[in-house]
Parts: sequence; structure tokens; C-alpha cells
Amino acid sequence: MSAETTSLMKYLIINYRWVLVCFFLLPLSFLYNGYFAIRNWIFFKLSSAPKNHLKKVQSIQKQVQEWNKKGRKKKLCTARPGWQTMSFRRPAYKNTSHQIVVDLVDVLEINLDQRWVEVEPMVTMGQLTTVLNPLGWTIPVVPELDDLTVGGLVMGTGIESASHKHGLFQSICLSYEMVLGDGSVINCSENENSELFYSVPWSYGTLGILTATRIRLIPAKQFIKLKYHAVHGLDKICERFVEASSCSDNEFVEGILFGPDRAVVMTGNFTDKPEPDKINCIGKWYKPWFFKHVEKKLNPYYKNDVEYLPLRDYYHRHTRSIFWEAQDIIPFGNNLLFRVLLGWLMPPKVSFLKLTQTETTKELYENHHVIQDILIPAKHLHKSIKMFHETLEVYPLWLCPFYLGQAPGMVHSKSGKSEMYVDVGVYGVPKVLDFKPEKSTRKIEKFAIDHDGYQMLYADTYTTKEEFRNMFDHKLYDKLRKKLNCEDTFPEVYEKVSRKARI
Ligand SMILES: Cc1cc2nc3c(=O)[nH]c(=O)nc-3n(C[C@H](O)[C@H](O)[C@H](O)COP(=O)(O)OP(=O)(O)OC[C@H]3O[C@@H](n4cnc5c(N)ncnc54)[C@H](O)[C@@H]3O)c2cc1C
Ligand SMILES: NC(=O)C1=CN([C@@H]2O[C@H](COP(=O)(O)OP(=O)(O)OC[C@H]3O[C@@H](n4cnc5c(N)ncnc54)[C@H](OP(=O)(O)O)[C@@H]3O)[C@@H](O)[C@H]2O)C=CC1
Ligand SMILES: CC(C)=CCC[C@@H](C)[C@H]1CC[C@H]2C3=C(CC[C@]12C)[C@@]1(C)CC[C@H](O)C[C@@H]1CC3
Repeated sequence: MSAETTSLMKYLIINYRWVLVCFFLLPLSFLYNGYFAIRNWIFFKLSSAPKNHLKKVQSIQKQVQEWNKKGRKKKLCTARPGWQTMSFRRPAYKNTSHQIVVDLVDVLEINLDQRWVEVEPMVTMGQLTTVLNPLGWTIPVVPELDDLTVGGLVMGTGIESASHKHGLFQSICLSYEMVLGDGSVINCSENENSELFYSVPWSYGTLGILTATRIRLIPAKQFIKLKYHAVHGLDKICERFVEASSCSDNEFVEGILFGPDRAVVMTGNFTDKPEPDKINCIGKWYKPWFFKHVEKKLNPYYKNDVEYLPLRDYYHRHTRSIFWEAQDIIPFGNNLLFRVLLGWLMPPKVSFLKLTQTETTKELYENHHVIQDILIPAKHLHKSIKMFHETLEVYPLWLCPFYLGQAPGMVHSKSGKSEMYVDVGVYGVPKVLDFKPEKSTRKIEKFAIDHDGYQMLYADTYTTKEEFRNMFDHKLYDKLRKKLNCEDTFPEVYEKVSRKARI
């Protein structure tokens, strides 16, 4: 192909990706989701899920036992296709691993007396809210994006705007059922095999295969009363955000920084008594993208600083626009006409976007786009925002507070006492002229390490193995790896998440 043709192709792929997305990926996403909704519903009406679970776990045990009999030639990972995982990259290690089929996609039991729900690891956040919310219950932390799986959230991490109260996703899990490298099944919780229980989070499936988990339930009301606080000036923004995060009356706290000195801090509470004229069904297909709606609150003209959002609309408020990523995929996606005509098909499935992205798209995102979540003690919030501005100048920034306790494991507060942390989510095109993926990311990683912080590992990590072990506490993890003979069974976490492990 001539150079002119190649550059024309690249131009079209980059500037007209929306054609593929709107005419193919949106309808396909709708059909795919529709199929699974019906399939789930049938399985639950038949209440077949709980009965099948034991058989499905035995099939995993059998796969592991056969792998053992054949001499444990390759290390284990799940057979979930790499294009389906909620991260920009694909796991390269799957091609050289022994893949275990983990077909565990169901909600098993809802125990309202003891207030827990038992789910299989491939259950998604969308599935769980569909099930629980109509019953008047919820899990305390509901990570955004429908397609996040419980297994991925347990083995990696999960966060949302209730995390300042309830912690990261692993803090709401009561127990895990796992198949170990020798094919045995083990249960762990705070009171049973507790060292394994605390080692599972952030272990990325390198201690065993998760087959079920019990998650705490709390009563849910049908609306969230959401207050928008427009704040100007970085000092005031940090002060207001940290104050809101520390206020126990707030059940939900979130911030969106629209520029170095302007933000909207949002505080929310459950309610069943909405003021009718202030109900905003923000999840409706024709409604503006949530972050765009929030941005308008910066304008003093928009007086309405209190709204009532239906619960599921609130939980998935960023899903339709994939936070603010959809604007780089469908630039006119927030246009009223588009929303009215095609908004009901949004969002395109992240996995389909990943499956269909060309080398050109990938290169564009690699060199001109950042997707990172850095977890920093709240006392360093001001410094971290300035660092992000100097290093990247990407806006909006997502600010999500979370309570980080002292529990042992790879991620815990490093100050000797529980403290408030903030997830600073950076998703977008850097405006700085000297952005270089590796150099800029390593600068952010160093800032995190130097300030007792962490990096979410769905994102690219350029840390060396030594820096990685410096960021994440491997003491208990190494002990369990040895105790469970994981050395020749599962790769280490670093071998699954490092930049070299993903393509
Ligand atoms: C455990 C469970 C899992 C579910 N998972 C999904 C899902 O993933 N996707 C989806 O679209 N809908 C799911 N549902 C929703 C279900 O299909 C109903 O729409 C929802 O439970 C509303 O309940 P109901 O009041 O109509 O009565 P029913 O659903 O008939 O439930 C009455 C009671 O029976 C028990 N029960 C019902 N179904 C199950 C089951 N499958 N397993 C165990 N106990 C059950 C529960 O205690 C429930 O409260 C689930 C429901 C339950 C209880
Ligand atoms: N709001 C939020 O909190 C958000 C979080 N995220 C990120 O997305 C991630 C989840 O993505 P998702 O696609 O659901 O997960 P993935 O499929 O990406 O899985 C993440 C890791 O968990 C391992 N894993 C998953 N299921 C099992 C299991 N049953 N047994 C053993 N190991 C398992 C995978 O191992 P293997 O490679 O062997 O399959 C993989 O290493 C989270 O960790 C989080 O970092 C992204 C967006 C929002
Ligand atoms: C809230 C937290 C903790 C994280 C949110 C992360 C998400 C914004 C990203 C996780 C995976 C990302 C992918 C994309 C956009 C941003 C995420 C959803 C793409 C859809 C961007 C376009 C590419 O072509 C494919 C990407 C797949 C992963």
C-alpha cells in the first residue's frame, strides 16, 4: 500500500472510528447485553444457578487435577478471553499459560436475614444491581461500568463513591471460595484461613481460582439525594473534598475536576422521599452525559444544586459515557439529536471497542492518551493534582475518596493507622507538549511510591519489579505463595500486570 493510502487509512480510522462504533458496535453491544439479560433471567426463574454451582466447581477441580497429572507444564490462568477484560491491554501471558475454564456467571443466593449475597466470579456489576436494587438491597460499593466482574474486582480492586465509608471492593467481601493449585477447594474469611483471605485482594489470580464470594448487603432506598458543590481555587477544592470525604453523614462522595482550579464536589444520601420536581432520571437514553451535566453546575446560572437520582441511574451514572472516554470515540455522542435517536444503544461495550481497535487506534491511545488511577493519601491531594497538571494536564480528573484500613495484604495504609485515600482517575488526552507514555507514567508512579500511594493495576504499569514490590506489600503474599506451593502453579502478580505482560 502506498504511503498516501496508508496515511489516508490512518486518518479515516482515527477520525471516523465513530462509523464502526455507531453502525456496528452499538447494535452488537445491545444484542449481546440483551442475550445475557434474558439468559440470566431464565436461569434465575428456574433457580438453577445454585444447583449447578457445585458441578461447575468440580469441573474446575477436574481441570486443575488433570493439569497436575500432565506434569504442570505451564502456569495457570483463567480462560477468560483477553479482549473481554476491563483494561486497555490484552494479557499476553494467556498465550503461554494453561487456561482454566471458569464458567461461573450466576448469582447464587441472597440471604436477607444475614445480609449477604453469594455470587460467582463472572457476575457483573450490571447483573448485580439489576438483581438487588428491585429487592431494596445493594452491596455497599458498586464499582461503575456494568461489565466489571466480581472476580476481577476481588482479584484486582474496585472503588466507587461510597468507598470513603466502606473501603475498596475487597472490604465489602465476607468470604472467598477458591480452587487451589492442587485441585482442592478452600474457603477463607476473616475467621477461617484468614491469611489467605487477606492475601487474595490484588493477587490477580496468582494464589488460586476464585469460584464464589459472599458480599455484604445493605438496605438500599430507591433514590440518591445528590448535592452539587461548585468550588473554585485548588486550595478550596481540596479542603471541600477532604471535608466532605470525612463527614460520616455523607453516604456518597465524588469530585470531578474540570480544570486546575475548578471542580464540582458531589455528596449523596439514600432517600425514599424525593422532591418530585427535582427528580432527574439521568440514566435515561436522551439525557446528557453525566459529567457534562455536572460541568454545568460550575455556571452560577444553574441554581439547582440538589437533585434526586434513581438508584440504578446513580450507580451507573458514568456508564453511558464511559466516564468521559466516549467523547474521544463518538465526539458528537452528547449531542441532543444523537442522544434521542441512538442514546438508548450507548455505551458501546468496552470489550468490543478493545476487540476491534486497530494497530493505528492502539498506537494513538498509547502515545496520545492516558488511562490511570493513582491512589494517594488525602493529605497529599493538593500536591498530586499539581503533579498531574504539570505531567499530563488531562481534564476532567475523577476524585474518589476511600477509607484504607490496616488489614494485612498488598494494599493497606502505610502510616500505621487507617486513613482516607483518594483515587485520582486520569482518562484522556494529555495537553502537555512533552508527554511521553513511559517517562510520564514513571514520573506518576514515582510520585505514588514517594507518597505512600498505589497504582490501579488494570492500567499500564512501567514499574520495575523492585519498584513494584516497593509499592505493594508482598510480605503476606510471599508467605502464602510458599505455603500453597504457587511457585510453579501461578505466575507472580508482577508477571501478570507489568507492561511486558500485556500487549
Ligand atoms: C438469588 C437470586 C439471583 C438473581 N439473579 C438474577 C440475575 O442475575 N439476573 C436477573 O436478571 N435477575 C436475577 N434475579 C432476579 C429474579 O429473577 C427476580 O426478578 C427478582 O428476584 C425479583 O424477585 P421476586 O420478588 O419477583 O420473586 P422471585 O424472583 O420469584 O424470588 C422470590 C425469592 O425466591 C428466591 N429466589 C428467586 N430466584 C432465585 C435464584 N435464582 N436463586 C436463589 N434464590 C432465588 C429468593 O429468596 C427470592 O427473594 C435473581 C434473584 C435472586 C433471588
Ligand atoms: N470502578 C472501578 O473500580 C473500576 C475498576 N476497574 C478495574 O477493572 C478490573 C476488573 O476488570 P475485569 O474485567 O472484571 O477483571 P479481569 O478479567 O481483568 O481480571 C482481573 C484479574 O483478576 C483475575 N481473575 C478474574 N477472575 C478470576 C477468578 N475467578 N479466579 C482467579 N483469578 C481471576 C484475572 O486473572 P486471569 O488473567 O488469569 O484471567 C486477572 O488477572 C479491576 O481489578 C479494576 O482494577 C476498571 C474500571 C472501573
Ligand atoms: C473508575 C476506575 C477505577 C477506573 C475507570 C477506568 C476506565 C475509564 C477504563 C478501564 C478500561 C478502559 C478502556 C477504554 C476506555 C477507558 C476504560 C474503560 C477503551 C474503551 C478506550 C478506547 C480503546 O480503543 C479501547 C479501550 C478499552 C479499555
